[in-house]
Parts: sequence; structure tokens; C-alpha cells
Amino acid sequence: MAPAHSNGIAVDSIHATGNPDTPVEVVTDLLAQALEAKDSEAIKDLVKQAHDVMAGLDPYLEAVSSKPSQACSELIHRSLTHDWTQAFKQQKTQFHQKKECCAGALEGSFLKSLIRLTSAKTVLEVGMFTGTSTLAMAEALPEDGKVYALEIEPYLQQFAQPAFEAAGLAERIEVVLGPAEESIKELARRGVRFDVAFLDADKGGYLAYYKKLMDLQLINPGGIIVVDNSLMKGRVYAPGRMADELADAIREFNQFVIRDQRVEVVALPFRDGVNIVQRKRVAGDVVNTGLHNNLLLQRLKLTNKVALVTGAGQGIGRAFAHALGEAGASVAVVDVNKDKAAEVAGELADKGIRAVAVYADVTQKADCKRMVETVVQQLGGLHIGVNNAGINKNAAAEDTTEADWDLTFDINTKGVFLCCQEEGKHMLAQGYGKIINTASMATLLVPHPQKQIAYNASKAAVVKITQTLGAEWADRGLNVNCISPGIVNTALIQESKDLQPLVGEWLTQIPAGRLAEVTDLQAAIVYLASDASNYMVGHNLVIDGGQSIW
Ligand SMILES: C[S@@+](CC[C@H](N)C(=O)[O-])C[C@H]1O[C@@H](n2cnc3c(N)ncnc32)[C@H](O)[C@@H]1O
Repeated sequence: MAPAHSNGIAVDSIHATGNPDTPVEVVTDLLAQALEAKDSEAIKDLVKQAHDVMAGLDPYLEAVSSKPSQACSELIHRSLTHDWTQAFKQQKTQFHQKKECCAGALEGSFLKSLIRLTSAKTVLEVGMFTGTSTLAMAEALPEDGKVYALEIEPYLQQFAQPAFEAAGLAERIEVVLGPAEESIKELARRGVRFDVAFLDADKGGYLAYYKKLMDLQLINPGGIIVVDNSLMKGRVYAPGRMADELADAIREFNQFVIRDQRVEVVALPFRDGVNIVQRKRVAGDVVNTGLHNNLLLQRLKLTNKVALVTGAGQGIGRAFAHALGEAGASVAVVDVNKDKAAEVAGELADKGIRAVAVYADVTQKADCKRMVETVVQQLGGLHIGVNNAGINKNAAAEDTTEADWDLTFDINTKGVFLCCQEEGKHMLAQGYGKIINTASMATLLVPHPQKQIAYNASKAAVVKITQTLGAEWADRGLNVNCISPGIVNTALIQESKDLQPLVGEWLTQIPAGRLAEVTDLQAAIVYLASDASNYMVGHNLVIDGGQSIW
């Protein structure tokens, strides 16, 4: 069904089926029939049917979409019930603001989804009004994210700010007062760049805002510009008889964007029309386009990969399991403690990560073999093996018992080797695999004042196992590397009466001035598990706050 007005933009509808297929097409069809009908009752009936389809649309969309937060609902309510005419008469606002300016709950939820979909951290809202969308977007951001909300009316900042504070999100929102074009230039001068920009201020200004965002490279790669009111009540394609500056401005804007060779745009008939504009991928060599057309961060994705992590019931292993799962892998949480493994597998499943708990004592060859078989059977393969299970029995060299020495080497060294061996057999057969062993900063220095000879020696062997396997298997599709964390602030330290008093002294040995958190190690495991590290062979990646170089 060809649109009635294309307004100079070439339109080649792929939906010219002739059969009404969407609510808009159904209504168009009903009204077309009404236009042809002679009988007034028939006309009334057709118009009523058309009315019901349209009148029910937004309420239905709201009913089947997630509800806004309490804070957003309250702010929307305040925005819709505020006396804007009175505020204008009392010269609190420069312009006669209207409650209709508030984009509302559904659009707020839409923006919230876009923020999450793009993993946005920095957002620009051009035209804040009472901040309802601002708040919704801030809710979707990580704690260190920020919405820069541009607004010309100081009164609106006073209106919105208490709601931002009550919601505990004031830190994530910076209201920038003044004409938007100036504010954009000021933010550009400050070096701020955006993952998502939402254009929703004066329509005559859209083109200038868009040009600034594009020409000054203010949108990060992969980022989007979301344009509100891109249909201007339908008047952009079905003009009324009166002069219409707003529709003219949007029409000119839409035409500029569709002709802009730098971008791709999709126009959605959502609310008053929302366009999503994104920079095109460039052509060129692999550095330009990214390897296999992947942006760098995409190369870290572990989609369709299966990982196992030993010692994943707590501490570093648990953090590794989460990191690999977040990057897209299915994860086998392996531990000698079944309950802890099940607990972590449950945490992953709650996040939507495909996970299973697997029991294995890594000192037992049969267990390591069964572990790999179980993972392959339950998760459909094995591509990433993280051999992390380990212990540390602190004792002076002269007091170290043979039993403790053997146990430490059984778990930390033989266990790592047995896991590598079983994982390696499967991976060599498939010609692909990533093995990452947990070594330690203790492979580079002698940690002190605590005494831990068995641990130090066992971990030094892990580095040599890693180097040897890395070299042996490098040309058969496998990468074997290890990570050497510094002193990590885990329950093992927090709950140890012997180790807790040493923290102060350790801090004097660490240039970073703090212990490592398990989260400090998570990006490294994803990097080593991904194809971004394909040329990394037998490497010992040290993450120790600088302790080993001091
Ligand atoms: C449609 S409302 C914004 C609605 C809001 N984004 C929402 O989602 O609820 C437009 C806002 O843009 C502001 N505005 C208009 N012209 C502006 C300009 N030149 N610079 C900054 N803000 C402007 C208005 O004061 C008004 O609050």
C-alpha cells in the first residue's frame, strides 16, 4: 500500500500487499471503505471500527509493557497535573509549556530499553521538560553513567531536581541550562561524548543539533541518535491547510537525515514518530572495519562458546564464571563443594546465563575426565577451560609438612595439569580452544611477610605448565595462557585471623595502594577467552596493582 504523500523522498514500500496487515493499514482500509460507502449507518460503523483500533493502541501498548518505576510514575503524574498556564502567567517559564510535552511512560520505557540495548554509559537529552524520560534513562544506566539533560527553562530544573534526588539518581543526571546548541558545544569542549542522544527540544533546532552531534563526532561508535516527534502528528506527510512551521522543520530534518550518506535511519510510527539514526559502518581494511566487521568490543563476545571454570564456587572463580557468562558463554561452574557450585550456577541462571553446576575434585584424573565429558554432554561442547581451583597453606619453609606440600601441589599444580590435559584432548580434536590457568603474582616475587613456600612453588609450576602447553598446542588452534593476580580481597583473606593483620603491610607494597578486587580480573579472563587474544601464547598476565614491579 503506497503512502499518500512521500514529500519528495523516494518511497518503495515492500508492504504493498493490498491486505491490511497492521493497525495503521487496518484503519486506513476501514476509512477507505467509509469514504466509498453510501449508507450513513455503514459509514458510522466503519468509522467506529477504525476509531476503536486507534483508540485502543496506546493503552494496550502500555498495558503489555513493563510499568515505569514508582519515581517515574510520580513525576509523570506531577507533570500532567501541574498548572503550566499559571506558571507561564507568573513568568516562571519563558514559554507556555504544556503537559503534552511530557513523553510519558511508554516512551520512557522505550528509551530505557535502548539504553540497555546499546550498553550506553553517556546519554544526551536535548529538551528535558520535567525530566520523566531523563529519570527513566538514568535508571537504565550503570552507576557511573550519566544523562546530560539540556533545558532552556530554569524552572523545569527546579521542578525535576527533587525527583532526581528522591530517586537517588541525582549523581547520574546533569542538567545543563541554556539554549541547547550552546550547551552541546560546551559539552563538546568538555570532551563529553554520547552513546545515545535523544532529540526532543524545539523542532526548528533539530537540524542544528544533529549537525553538531555528527560533525563534531559527539556520538561514540555504535551509538545512536533518537529523534522524537519525527511524524509531527502525521503532518509531515499529510500537511494541513494552515502554515505549519513545526511540520516543515521536521520534514526538512527527516529529508536531510535520509540523504546524509554517513548514517542509516529507521523511522518508527511509535507515539509521535521516533527515528533511530546510526552511523554507517565504514569500508576499508580490517583496521578500519574491524576484524570480520566486528567492532573491537564485539570481538570480546563469547556467544555460542562453552566455558568451564574450576573453583568457581566462590571468590575469583565465581567472578570469572560471571564474566564469561556476561560475555555470552554458557558456563559450567565446577567446584569440589557441590552446594557452592549450585549456588553460583543459580546466580548465573538468574541473569539469563546458561549454566550448570559440576562436581569435580581436580586432584583426581577420573574427575577431570568426567568433568569435561559432563560439560560437553550438558552444554554441547567445550571451548574455554579456566583452571582456577587452588589453595594456599601458609607455613614457614621449615614447618611446612609433607602433607601440606603434597596437597598444595596436588590441587594447584597437578590439578591444573590434569584439567589442561583433559580439556586439551577435547580441544585438540576440535582444533580450537582457550585455556586459562590461575597462577599468581607469587611467581614473580616472594610475597611477605606471610610464609607460603608450597604455594609459591606450585604456582611457579603453573606458569611453566602454561608456557609449555602454550607452545606445544599453539599451532593446533589452542591458546594456553595464565593470569597472575596480586593479593585479592576475597573471603579467604577477610575471614582469616592470621592474614587480616597483614593487610596494612601489604598495602605499603602495592603501588596501587589497595588490594585487588575480583572484579579487577574479570576483563582479563574475557580477553584471554576470546578471539581477541588469538596471538597470545603461554603468557602470564600479571594483574597485581604493580606489586611485582616495586
Ligand atoms: C517536548 S519537551 C521535552 C520532553 C522530554 N524530553 C520528555 O521526554 O518528557 C521540549 C523541551 O525542550 C525545551 N527547549 C525548547 N527549546 C530549547 C532550546 N533551544 N534549548 C534547550 N531546551 C529547549 C523546552 O523548554 C521543553 O522543556
